[in-house]
Amino acid sequence: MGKRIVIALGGNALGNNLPEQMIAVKQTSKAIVDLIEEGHEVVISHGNGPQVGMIQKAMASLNAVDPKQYPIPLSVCGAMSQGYIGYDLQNALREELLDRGIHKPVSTLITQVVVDPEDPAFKKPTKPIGSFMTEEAAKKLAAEKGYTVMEDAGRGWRRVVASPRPQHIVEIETIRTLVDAGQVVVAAGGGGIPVMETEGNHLKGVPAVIDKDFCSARLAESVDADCLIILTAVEKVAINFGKPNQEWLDELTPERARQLISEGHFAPGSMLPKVQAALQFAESKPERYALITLLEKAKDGIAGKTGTIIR
Ligand SMILES: Nc1ncnc2c1ncn2[C@@H]1O[C@H](COP(=O)(O)OP(=O)(O)O)[C@@H](O)[C@H]1O
Ligand SMILES: NC(=O)OP(=O)(O)O
Repeated sequence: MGKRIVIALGGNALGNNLPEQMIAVKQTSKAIVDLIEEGHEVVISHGNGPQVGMIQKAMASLNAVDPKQYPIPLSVCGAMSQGYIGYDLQNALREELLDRGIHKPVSTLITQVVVDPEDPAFKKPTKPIGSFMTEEAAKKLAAEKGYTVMEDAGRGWRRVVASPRPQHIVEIETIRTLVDAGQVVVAAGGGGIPVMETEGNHLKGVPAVIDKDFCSARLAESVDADCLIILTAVEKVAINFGKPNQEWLDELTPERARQLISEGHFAPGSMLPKVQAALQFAESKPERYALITLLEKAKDGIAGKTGTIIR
């Protein structure tokens, strides 16, 4: 029977730049349409770390050329990243659906997510954005621009920004209406545009980037999904990752996941938020489960043939 699935797309589903994204979304759409073809309802979310960093850099350089230009806030860069990624994704999905004779409307929803202005994350930036740099280049950038920079899970240095937890998806009723109507919707891209509630009804953009895995868990709970699939660059979650005694995991109970988290098996900023998000969703109702696997293995994963299941 068809399930309602929230699919969270990682960096490898989108590539790191414009030409890479155009190619990557074609493969991504095939994996997603495989699930639609099997009768599942899907809501798609995605990351935006490289893209929001690229957009912010471009906007800052505009400002450097013409100081009269009003500086573009990071929240607006987040909105631009949703539009730009959604544009490519919805077109690739539309084409793949039509090629297989499936008539289903596809849209991207600009999605805002309320965060707590008192979230401790504002005092300690942890979310890597933009491209990788050498340590030397990163420290130079930090000194010039006042940015915080950090080594990102053994892959190089990047700028880091605040990443508050998502509290509430503002456009959730629209997302539910679209999925209930059998439509395909790309929503909460880049973890959503972080906003805070102010006096009256005004929502104010916040300079931050929400983690897309945490937001996807919140989205999956809010649309009452059966399953959250986090698609990334590894087929399974491992313990002792990258060490000679590395062991791939097929299934994790919440208790075991918590134990492995406390033992430090999952790198912060890469696998840790995925396991935490999967755990949050799997624990939200007994029948719900989360799956972490490779993009190309989504169909096998949902059939129970691969990936790491958290339930
Ligand atoms: N314990 C672990 N098991 C599997 N992969 C891990 C683990 N710890 C860190 N990783 C790394 O985390 C990566 C996924 O994180 P990341 O690349 O940030 O995700 P995203 O797909 O959302 O862009 C994997 O490709 C792998 O290199
Ligand atoms: N917003 C976000 O989590 O992006 P990445 O998955 O690209 O880091």
